[in-house]
Amino acid sequence: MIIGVPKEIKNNENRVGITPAGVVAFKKCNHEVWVETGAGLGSGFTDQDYMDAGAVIVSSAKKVWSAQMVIKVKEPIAEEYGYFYEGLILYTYLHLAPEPELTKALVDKKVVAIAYETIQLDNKTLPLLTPMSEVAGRMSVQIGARFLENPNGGKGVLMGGVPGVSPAEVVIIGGGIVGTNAAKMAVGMGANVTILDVNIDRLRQLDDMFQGRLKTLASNSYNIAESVKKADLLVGAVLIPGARAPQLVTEEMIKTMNPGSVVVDVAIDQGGSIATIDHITTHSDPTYVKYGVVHYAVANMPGAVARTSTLALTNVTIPYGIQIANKGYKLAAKENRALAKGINVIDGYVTYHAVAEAHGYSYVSIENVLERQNVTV
Ligand SMILES: NC(=O)C1=CN([C@@H]2O[C@H](COP(=O)(O)OP(=O)(O)OC[C@H]3O[C@@H](n4cnc5c(N)ncnc54)[C@H](O)[C@@H]3O)[C@@H](O)[C@H]2O)C=CC1
Ligand SMILES: CC(=O)C(=O)O
Repeated sequence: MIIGVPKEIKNNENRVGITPAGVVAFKKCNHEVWVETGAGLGSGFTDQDYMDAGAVIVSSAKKVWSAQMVIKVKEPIAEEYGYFYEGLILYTYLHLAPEPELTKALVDKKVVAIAYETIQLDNKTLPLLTPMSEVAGRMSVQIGARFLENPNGGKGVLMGGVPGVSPAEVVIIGGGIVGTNAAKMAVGMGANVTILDVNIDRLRQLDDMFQGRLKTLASNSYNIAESVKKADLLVGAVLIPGARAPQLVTEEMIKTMNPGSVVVDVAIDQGGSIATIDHITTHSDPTYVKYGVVHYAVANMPGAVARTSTLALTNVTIPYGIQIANKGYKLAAKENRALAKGINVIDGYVTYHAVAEAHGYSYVSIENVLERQNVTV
C-alpha cells in the first residue's frame, strides 16, 4: 500500500504523522511511504532522515493525498477537503462531533475516516488519545502558570506561593488522563488542587494516588460553581468519548472568578466545556479576556512541543497503521475491535453514534456496513 504523510498546515502544528522509525516499520512490511517536503522539520526530522529510512519525498501536497492511506495528526482543515476521494483511508485525529463541515465532506466523498481518538480498548481506555492527553494535561498547568503572570494579563499569582503566602488555587474538571497529568504538575508546583469528576471510582483512585495532596469533589453544578468561584486556574478536562463536550461551566460561574484568573479548556477539541469560550484560539494568538478572565482554548496544544508529542503519538499510532496497511481496513477492523471503533465514516455512512447524533445523520454500525461488504466483524 502507498502511505502518504502530508505536512500539517494548521496554525503552529509542528507534529507529523510518521517518524523515520515509522517509515522503516512500514517499509519492512513492503509498503511505500510518501512524505511531503519539510513535513518533519517542526519535530526535528529532515527530509534526508526520511529518505535514509526509505521514504520518497514528495513536493506536492496533492500527490501525497493521492496515496491509498493518508496518515496525519490533526483533522483536515477546509483547504484540504478538496483532496478527499472515494475509498481514501484517512487515519488521524478527527474530533468530528463539533465539526459538521468536515463530517459532511467525509460522508459526501465516501472517505474511510479512522479517528485516533475513538479507537477504544475493551477496558474503555483510548490508547491513541492517551499520550496527547498526557502532554496537554501537563502543558495546561505550565500554560496556566504563565498566563497568571502580570505581563501576560494574569492576576500575578505564583503557583506555589512562598512561605507566608498562599499558593494558587487550581481547579480541574475531569479526572481522566488530562486531569491527572494536570494535577501531577500543579501538585508538583505546590498549588492547592481540587479535581472534580462524575466517576466516583476515579476520584477514589486519585485520592489513593495523590495521598491527600489534592482534594476530590463529585462533579455537579453546585460543586463546580463553588470551585470555579475560588479558582486562580481552571482546567477543563472532561470527555465523553466521540461526543461534543458537555458545557459544565456557565457564563454566570465565570463572572464570579476574580479578574486575572485563567481558564485553560483542554476539552476544546471536542467543542469545549466552558460557556464563555466562544472560539478556538491558536498558538500564535492563544488567549482572550472575557469578564476579566484570561481564556486559553488551543485545540492542538501538543503541537507546541512537537518533538515530544510526535514521538509519543507515533509510538501508539504506527502499530495500528501497520495493521491497516497489511490487512486492509476491513480485515483489520474485523480482527481488532478497538480499531473498528475508530472508523467514524465509511462508504458515506456515519458509523460512530455520537457523531451521527451530533449532526443529524442516521447511525449505521460499522458491523452493519462491513457485513454488507461481506466482512463479518
Ligand atoms: N486541546 C488539546 O490540544 C487536547 C485536548 N485533549 C482533549 O482533552 C479532553 C480530555 O481527554 P482525556 O483526559 O484523555 O479523557 P479521559 O476520558 O481520560 O477523561 C475524561 C474524564 O472526564 C470525566 N467526565 C465526564 N463527564 C464529566 C462531568 N460532567 N464532570 C466531570 N467529569 C466528567 C470522565 O469521567 C473522565 O474521567 C478530550 O476532549 C481530549 O480530546 C487531549 C489532548 C490534546
Ligand atoms: C488530541 C488532540 O486534539 C491533539 O493532540 O491535538
